[in-house]
Amino acid sequence: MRPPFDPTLYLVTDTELCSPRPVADVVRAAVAGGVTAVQVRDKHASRRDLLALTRAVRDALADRPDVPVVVNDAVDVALLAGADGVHVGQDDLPAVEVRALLGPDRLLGLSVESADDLATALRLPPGTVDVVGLSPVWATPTKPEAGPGLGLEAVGELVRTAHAGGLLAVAIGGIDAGRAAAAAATGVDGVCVVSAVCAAADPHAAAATLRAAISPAAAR
Ligand SMILES: Cc1ncc(COP(=O)(O)OP(=O)(O)O)c(N)n1
Ligand SMILES: Cc1nc(C(=O)O)sc1CCOP(=O)(O)O
Ligand SMILES: [Mg+2]
Repeated sequence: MRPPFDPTLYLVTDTELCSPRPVADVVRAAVAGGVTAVQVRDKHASRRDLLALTRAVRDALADRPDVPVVVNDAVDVALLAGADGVHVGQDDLPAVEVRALLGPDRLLGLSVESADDLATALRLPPGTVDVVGLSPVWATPTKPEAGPGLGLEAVGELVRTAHAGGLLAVAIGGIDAGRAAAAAATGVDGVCVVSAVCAAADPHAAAATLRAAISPAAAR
C-alpha cells in the first residue's frame, strides 16, 4: 500500500538556495510552517551525497511520518534511504521501469510538460504513476531550461484530464506567495515550490504564508 500523500504544499529542495543553512533545517522549519510533502532535489550532488542528504531530511522529519519524503530522479537512492517515493521527468528512467524497481508500496511522480506527455502517462499500466507534476506553470529562474510557462488555463485543462484518468496533479514552476492562490485555483491537488521557501530568510513563515494563500480556511 502507498503511504498517504497530501501534496497541498509540496516543497522541492535546492541545496544552494538553502545554503548556508542545512537543507534538513530548512525542511524542518518549512514543515512546521505548513509544508505537507517534501522532494529532495540536488542536481549537483553525487549519488552518495544525495543518499546522505535524503537520510538527513528523513531524520529531521522522524517525528512527522505524515509528511512523505520523495527523491528526485534517483530510484536507487530512494530505495536505500527508505524514502516514500521518487519523482522522475520525461528524460529520466521510464516510469514503468522505475515502478518495477520501487514496488507497489512507494509513490511515483512523473513530470508532464504537455497534453501529449499526459496522454502517454494515462496509457501506462494502472498504478504505475500516482501524481503528475505539471511543469512549468510559469518560467522560473530556478530552472531556466524548463522554458516558457504553460499558463493557468492550460494547467487547468491538464488537471481535469489527469483527474479523469485517476491521477493526482501538482503544479510547479514560478509559484510564490503572490501566485500560489491562482495556481491552486486551477484545481491542482497541490502546489510545488523551490525558491519561495528555500531562498526565504524565514522558511517557516514563508511556508505559512503559502499555506494561507492556498487554503485560507485550513490555515486559520
Ligand atoms: C513535482 C515535480 N514536478 C516536476 C518536476 C520536474 O522534474 P524533471 O522534469 O525530472 O526535472 P528535474 O527536477 O529532474 O530537474 C519535479 N522535480 N517535481
Ligand atoms: C524543479 C523544477 N522543475 C520544473 C519544471 O518545469 O520541470 S520548474 C522547477 C523549479 C521550480 O522552482 P521555483 O519554485 O523556484 O520556481
Ligand atoms: Mg528529473
